[in-house]
Amino acid sequence: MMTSNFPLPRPLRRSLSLASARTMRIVVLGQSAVGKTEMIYRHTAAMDGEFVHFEILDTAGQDEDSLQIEEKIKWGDGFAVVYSVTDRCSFDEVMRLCFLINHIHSNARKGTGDLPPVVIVANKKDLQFDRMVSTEDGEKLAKALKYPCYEISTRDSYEETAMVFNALYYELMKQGNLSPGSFKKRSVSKLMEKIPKLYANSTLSANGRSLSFNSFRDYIPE
Ligand SMILES: Nc1nc2c(ncn2[C@@H]2O[C@H](COP(=O)(O)OP(=O)(O)OP(=O)(O)O)[C@@H](O)[C@H]2O)c(=O)[nH]1
Repeated sequence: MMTSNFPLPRPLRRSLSLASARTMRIVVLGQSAVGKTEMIYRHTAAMDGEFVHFEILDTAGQDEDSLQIEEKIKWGDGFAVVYSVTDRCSFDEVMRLCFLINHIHSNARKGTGDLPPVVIVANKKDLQFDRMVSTEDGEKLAKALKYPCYEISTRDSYEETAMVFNALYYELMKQGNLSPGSFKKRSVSKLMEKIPKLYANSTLSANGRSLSFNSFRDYIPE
């Protein structure tokens, strides 16, 4: 089901400890130019009364070889498969990427255990006049694959992007074997050290644009 009003995390309780925060690794996949880079940063949110660090890793469209993509897929706990509503080819690629994720993880887990959570992200919904993939087509595909789908604009809304990550966390929790208390605690991956951490009120000037994070003031630590 296409959904756009997933509940935002509750305001941060000051007593929460960042040191004991859990980490969820998310890999963003999709064809070139669908907007993956716009989703990349480190994000910390208060989820169900506990801090969760999200480490978010991009894949580089067509420029990456299959071994690199496989390594990244193995690394991830959850996956955002992105297409652009203005690009039919990127939509056609979604199914292949979902199968690839499941194939790699079922091999790694030798057929045991749950497959990792995946959400489908229909990006660039602000470009209504250039639209080539309807909301209904997105919903049909998501239903067939049994994954949640979010139609967003990374350009217009940081909150919508954050919802995607939060949804993946809840999907992981739903699998049952990872209660909030037992979630893996990890140090920050080497892979992530190059990725900047964005703080409340900070701005990002990539692509010559500035994004304001004021609305997340209460969720991101000093
Ligand atoms: N209008 C609009 N443009 C967007 C949106 N998201 C990304 N873009 C633009 O789309 C172009 C491609 O975005 P990227 O983030 O570089 O795409 P990518 O998927 O990382 O591409 P590769 O690095 O080639 O894999 C850029 O010019 C972005 O500014 C959006 O939600 N709306």
